[in-house]
Amino acid sequence: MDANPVKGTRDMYPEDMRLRTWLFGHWRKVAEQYGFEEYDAPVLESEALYVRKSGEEVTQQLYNFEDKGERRVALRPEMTPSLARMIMARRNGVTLPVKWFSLPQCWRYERMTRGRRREHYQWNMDIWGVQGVEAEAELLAAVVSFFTNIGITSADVGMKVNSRAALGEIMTSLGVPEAKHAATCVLVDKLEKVPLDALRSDMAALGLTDETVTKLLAVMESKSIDALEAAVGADSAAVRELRRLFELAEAYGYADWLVFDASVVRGLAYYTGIVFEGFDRSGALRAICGGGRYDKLLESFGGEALPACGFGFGDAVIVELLKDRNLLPDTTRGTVEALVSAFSPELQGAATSIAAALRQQGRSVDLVIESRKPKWVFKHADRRGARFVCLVAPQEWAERKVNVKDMVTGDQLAVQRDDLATYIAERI
Ligand SMILES: Nc1ccc(Br)nc1
Repeated sequence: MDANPVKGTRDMYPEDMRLRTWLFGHWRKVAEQYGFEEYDAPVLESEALYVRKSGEEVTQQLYNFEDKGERRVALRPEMTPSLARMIMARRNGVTLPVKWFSLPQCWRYERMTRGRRREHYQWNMDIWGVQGVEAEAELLAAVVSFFTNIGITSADVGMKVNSRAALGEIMTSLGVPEAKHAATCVLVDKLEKVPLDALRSDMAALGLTDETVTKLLAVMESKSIDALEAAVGADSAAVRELRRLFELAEAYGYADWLVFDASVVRGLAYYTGIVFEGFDRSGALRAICGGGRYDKLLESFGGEALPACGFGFGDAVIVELLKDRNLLPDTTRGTVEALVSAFSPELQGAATSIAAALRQQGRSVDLVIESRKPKWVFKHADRRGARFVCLVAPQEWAERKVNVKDMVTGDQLAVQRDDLATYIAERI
């Protein structure tokens, strides 16, 4: 039997789970601070949710198969389509605006050429039913709050912001039909990563001439919103939205985190407006998080139009960033509060009653189940990070006392059994 997990997947041992619980805890804390409600959906979805034919990596790397009922299904590569499906399913039953969050595990079947993972956890925050960029401003505020809470500053990380709507205005002026705008953005996003000639067939399929692509790329080099406005024209709705977003950022107090970057398009076909991504200013890492507006996704599922925007925040790059900044929490030990052990087998019952009493008072207790010598017990307390070691020994137990050692202060004394819970509660 191969003891390793399936290729591209990870086992989470206790020390790994402590880091994941820490990260999820910060994500949840911000989501709740911003009044978002948690939702979830099955990891297994109909493959049809992801068939978008826009050349996106996420749809070309589906972890898909046919189940025993001959259904075409897939492990979700992202959460947004599941959310859209849930909104559509309850269309008139949800109160707008919807502000929901989730911490799903998402999957891709990437050829292991680059030894990359095939699953990750991705914090999702979405707002449905708000047309204005106030929604994007609130989402960006949540991302900044998260970074700030874990010790990351705007000197470490920025949020690149752009508008696909501006690109759309330019594509229209260049004669690119609207039906091809999404796929063109996906292609342009790939241009950042692969050489132009590798995408020529995609460009030809979209009817994009070299000249069109060259013009698009030139506009994407605009160094300011004013420069973008010069390219798209003074009455651009997209430019107005960008300016409004930066005004709101000033009001929130996180404008120093934002960087206008006309080259950001993101790789998902369904974005229609503002797009953004978190980046590390040292340039060492891939995008930390990303998101944007996707007003047409519900229509693409056959539902009525409903404005929406959101972001995804994966669990991989952020850990690399925290490592680089020496901001990872110490997760070598857990947080068990007390270790209880019997000095000899005949005192095991007494030790069990001590552990039960402490647990009833809400304490976390690791009860040493087989009788162990004190040397092992104290070493184990150190391994577990236990604050108090409670040893039930014959002499003291004869007076209904328990030997307690505080592993932080070093205090060691015999405490009446009935006072033990209070003794610990006063010091924990
Ligand atoms: N979409 C997606 C899924 C899984 C991983 Br790992 N990365 C991206």
